[in-house]
Amino acid sequence: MRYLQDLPDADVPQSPEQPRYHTGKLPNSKAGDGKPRLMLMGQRRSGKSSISSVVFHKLPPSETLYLETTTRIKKQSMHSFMDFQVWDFPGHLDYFDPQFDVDNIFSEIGALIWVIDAQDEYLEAIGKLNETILNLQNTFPDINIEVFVHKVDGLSEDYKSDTFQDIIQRVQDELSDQGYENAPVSFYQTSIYDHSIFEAFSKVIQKLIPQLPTLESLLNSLCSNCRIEKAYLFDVLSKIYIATDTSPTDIGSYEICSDYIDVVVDVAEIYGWPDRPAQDEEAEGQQQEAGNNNAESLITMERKGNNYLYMREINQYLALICLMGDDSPADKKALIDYNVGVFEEAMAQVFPR
Ligand SMILES: Nc1nc2c(ncn2[C@@H]2O[C@H](COP(=O)(O)OP(=O)(O)OP(=O)(O)O)[C@@H](O)[C@H]2O)c(=O)[nH]1
Repeated sequence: MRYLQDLPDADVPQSPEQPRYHTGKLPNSKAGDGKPRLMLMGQRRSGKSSISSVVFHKLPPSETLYLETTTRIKKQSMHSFMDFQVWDFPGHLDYFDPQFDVDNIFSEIGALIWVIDAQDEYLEAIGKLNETILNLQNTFPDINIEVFVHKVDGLSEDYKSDTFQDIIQRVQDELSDQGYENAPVSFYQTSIYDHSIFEAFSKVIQKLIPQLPTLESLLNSLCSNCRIEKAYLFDVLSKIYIATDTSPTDIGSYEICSDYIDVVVDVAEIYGWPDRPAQDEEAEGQQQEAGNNNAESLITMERKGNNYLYMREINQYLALICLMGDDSPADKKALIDYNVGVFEEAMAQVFPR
């Protein structure tokens, strides 16, 4: 049983199988600070600091050109629906040097993200990656290894997929030559110049959420009850989606939803009410709508191409966005509102805090 936020009453999905989610050690183990870590590793100039600045600090991608080389491990805490840390490692570091406390670095790990620059010579990077995987294999066999084949924006479609396949093949071949079959390694094509980096991070983070199967089945039933084509549960600040229904995902629908969040956040910044007073602080008799001081809800429905788009904030961190086809006219909104309300209640049970 794994809990992310010290939630004593968190519902753990009933499953006869052991969960697939693994973090090396319990994210909330008392040995550390309880926050799962995402470790960004890879060669120098592969793009690690750019990735963390663009995804977590909203730095415009073109400004990453001016980022300086990282000289020591940069640790940043992210406070969102799930608190986690991002550790940005300098490219030149030898993690297995005896002067490093390897146990301390890797014990609380959530995922090891290895960034490979696809526009550069990558053989050395693959060698280093495999060395790291083999080193960790004995002590921390359950670590999720996520390989970002990065900077694919500069490559032609054909070259991009050839490079991607080549990297996968080489990593797997080298590992099996060393006797390590079926290593837990996942590969993603990423670039900070499009949405692919957010999609990849979404998939990495989802593996750290023990309640994911519950969330997916809630979203599935919401979709089938309201004839929704695709539903995403987004972390609004980072624009990472923490769950979606189990129908196939395509980057296009992710892009629409992500752009839509930008619009909503921009509008909320202008017209929102950031410091709503608690209800009891309100002057007696003042007939002002105060909300619940917890989350502001926003409901919109709009035509985008052939689709309706529906968004509602579920709590201060999460928003639900649904994409619907033409056969979901706006007059069905009451039905959707009702079902989303039920979904919200279920969410409150899954994440009581
Ligand atoms: N074309 C392209 N360039 C990128 C991308 N991501 C990062 N870069 C560029 O790659 C260069 C190096 O990026 P950094 O983030 O400093 O690399 P790093 O891995 O942190 O480097 P060290 O700190 O030396 O370990 C910068 O000039 C970035 O603008 C990408 O997706 N596409």
